[in-house]
Amino acid sequence: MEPVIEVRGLRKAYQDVKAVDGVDLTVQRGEIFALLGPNGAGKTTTVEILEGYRRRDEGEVRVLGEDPSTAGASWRAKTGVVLQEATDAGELSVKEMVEHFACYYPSPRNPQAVCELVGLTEKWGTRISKLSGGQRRRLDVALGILGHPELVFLDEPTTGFDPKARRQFWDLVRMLAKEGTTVLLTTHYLDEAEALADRAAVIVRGKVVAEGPPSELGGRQTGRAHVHWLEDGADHVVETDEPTRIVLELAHRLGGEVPELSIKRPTLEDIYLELVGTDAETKDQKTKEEVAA
Ligand SMILES: Nc1ncnc2c1ncn2[C@@H]1O[C@H](COP(=O)(O)OP(=O)(O)OP(=O)(O)O)[C@@H](O)[C@H]1O
Repeated sequence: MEPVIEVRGLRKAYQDVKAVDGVDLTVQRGEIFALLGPNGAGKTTTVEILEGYRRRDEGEVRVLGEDPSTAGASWRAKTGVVLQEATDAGELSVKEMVEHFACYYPSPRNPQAVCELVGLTEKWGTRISKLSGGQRRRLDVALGILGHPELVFLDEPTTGFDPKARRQFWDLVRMLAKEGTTVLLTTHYLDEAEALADRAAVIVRGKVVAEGPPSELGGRQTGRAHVHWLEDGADHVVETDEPTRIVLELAHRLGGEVPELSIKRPTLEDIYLELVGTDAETKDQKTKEEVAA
């Protein structure tokens, strides 16, 4: 089966800033794929090229079997987009906005059902200008999935969501994926990537530096484990490739239960920070200032 997204050698520069510098990506149907990376890494530029909103300089791009830069209205109707910026405030109510947008699609979801999915039922008659930031973001998500898209682009979708709304949103994304919708998600929340993504790619300065299931990213699964325990009233920690052997030895030596035993592998955040390096943000800021100058 043809992948839903296939990208080879993608490049895009703004003046002398190489925003995307040779990206390869493949996303299969029904996958939730997360793009991770620091501010200015090139995620939004990549996603906008895939959405057909931005022209590339070089590279092969196929999305739902077509080149987004030339694809027409029927292709667009198969994609759903939730952009970073919230929907413009207006005098329209949620109902009016969602019903209005539904008219653009050949087979839209039921507007009221979509509002229920994103937790906006109580705001059905409320003017958009009166919604909170998080509620407005939910409206963005509602509009993004309204057209029953085969592929949804979610660019930092849960920014401004309270913890409960995030969990509800995660359930919604899982439901979409279960229905066969492919999801390309950019997020700065590593727990979100870990909870949702089948696979993730980390982009740093326009290049993919790691790719794989979040549990395996950057060699996480095979990363050295920290075994911690309490012995003779003191904390002990060893870093090891063989935690099972250490635990067996400890159990034998201590004659049974090992007090306060824990085994920790590197978290996704540990791996991510290692991959992006501590100077990524500083360098990015410099790049932006240079462009402005
Ligand atoms: N329209 C533009 N004109 C000039 N430079 C741009 C433009 N859009 C983005 N850039 C630059 O391209 C680089 C990549 O930006 P991009 O928005 O793709 O990053 P990002 O990974 O999405 O960042 P964030 O996490 O902050 O959203 C940055 O250095 C940015 O300053």
